[in-house]
Amino acid sequence: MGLIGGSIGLAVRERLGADVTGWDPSPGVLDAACAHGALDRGADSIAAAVAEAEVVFVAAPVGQLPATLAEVLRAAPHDCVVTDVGSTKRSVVAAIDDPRFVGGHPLAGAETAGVEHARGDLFQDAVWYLTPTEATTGTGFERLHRALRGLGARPTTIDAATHDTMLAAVSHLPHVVANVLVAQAARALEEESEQLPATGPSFRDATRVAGANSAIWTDIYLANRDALIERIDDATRRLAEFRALLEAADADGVTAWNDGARADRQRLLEAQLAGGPLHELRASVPNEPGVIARLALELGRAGVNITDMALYPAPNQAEGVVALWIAGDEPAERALALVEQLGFPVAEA
Ligand SMILES: NC(=O)c1ccc[n+]([C@@H]2O[C@H](COP(=O)([O-])OP(=O)(O)OC[C@H]3O[C@@H](n4cnc5c(N)ncnc54)[C@H](O)[C@@H]3O)[C@@H](O)[C@H]2O)c1
Ligand SMILES: O=C(O)C(=O)C[C@]1(C(=O)O)C=C[C@@H](O)C=C1
Repeated sequence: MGLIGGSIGLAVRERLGADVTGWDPSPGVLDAACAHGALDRGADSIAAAVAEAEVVFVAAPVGQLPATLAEVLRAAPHDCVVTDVGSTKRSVVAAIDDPRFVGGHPLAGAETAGVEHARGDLFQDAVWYLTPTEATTGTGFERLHRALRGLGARPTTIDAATHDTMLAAVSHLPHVVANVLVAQAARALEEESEQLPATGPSFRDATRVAGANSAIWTDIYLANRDALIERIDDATRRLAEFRALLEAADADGVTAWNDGARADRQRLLEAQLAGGPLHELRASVPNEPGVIARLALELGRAGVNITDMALYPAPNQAEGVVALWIAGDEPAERALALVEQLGFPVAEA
């Protein structure tokens, strides 16, 4: 029930009208969470907290997730869906093989810690990664997807390894670089001969997350150390390339390097804004474990995001229809082809 657990508590109470029970091992946190409006009540054990739950969010530091999730799954009802919010996904997904579990990670947060900083609108318009596996049930996945949409988030399916590789580049390395930047500037405080640096807006923007909450970041760095080391090596190479341009006083090279960065940033921004008209696709699928996860992962791998989804089981329970809403003409066409390739009859509604 820290920053993220507290923000989920606030959001599900405010937006979904949910009744929320929480648990946290740190003294005083549950009282603070109730006072902040993030909980209806605290429980004195994990088992008591999850006994009647429909959805459980585990928002502990990454290193604590496998053991905490295992304890949750021992006590959670058989038809409950259990997820986590950890910033890295491989270690958790490898450790938990339960049909009720779907790994998750909201791409939203802050450099602060604790329920006192929690906000009910934290997840509005935020990508929320989900990492279902072959073991995940379709009904659990759909319930979680619906709840996250209700929080204003954009659930996006991805496999755990791709997630960790990408997050090393867009979250973990930026935190490392922010730490390096403040360390370099603060050196002046120790060397009396140097003038104290005045920091402008660019420095503040680039270092907002420097020294963010060690209670979670040590675990994040270590859980993703192989991918992060690769990103650090790549960043070091890029710095060396730029250093060489400077040493050679190569003005054209420096301009091209800087223009390249602007073009890269523009492409990244445009990719985030990709949208378009909504298409509803209806696929007939057998009612088997892993089918919905397979569909969602296949589309996720192809870069097609499922804006919304619904399951309609047939009366015989042996099969059903899954409705997928996809934004944009081209992504919807690709989705149709991919679902067909998986062998499921599909048509646009
Ligand atoms: N802060 C962010 O920007 C951000 C964003 C997305 C995901 N996350 C992930 O969310 C999780 C929580 O991060 P946070 O920012 O809320 O940190 P936080 O420090 O604000 O809260 C963590 C909470 O977990 C509790 N805790 C510690 N060990 C526990 C255990 N074994 N079982 C249950 N609870 C335990 C702590 O008492 C604390 O209240 C982490 O896995 C982190 O990687 C963080
Ligand atoms: O906004 C911030 O302060 C964050 O650090 C949030 C941020 C990020 O790097 O974007 C940090 C870790 C999480 O796993 C997800 C989001």
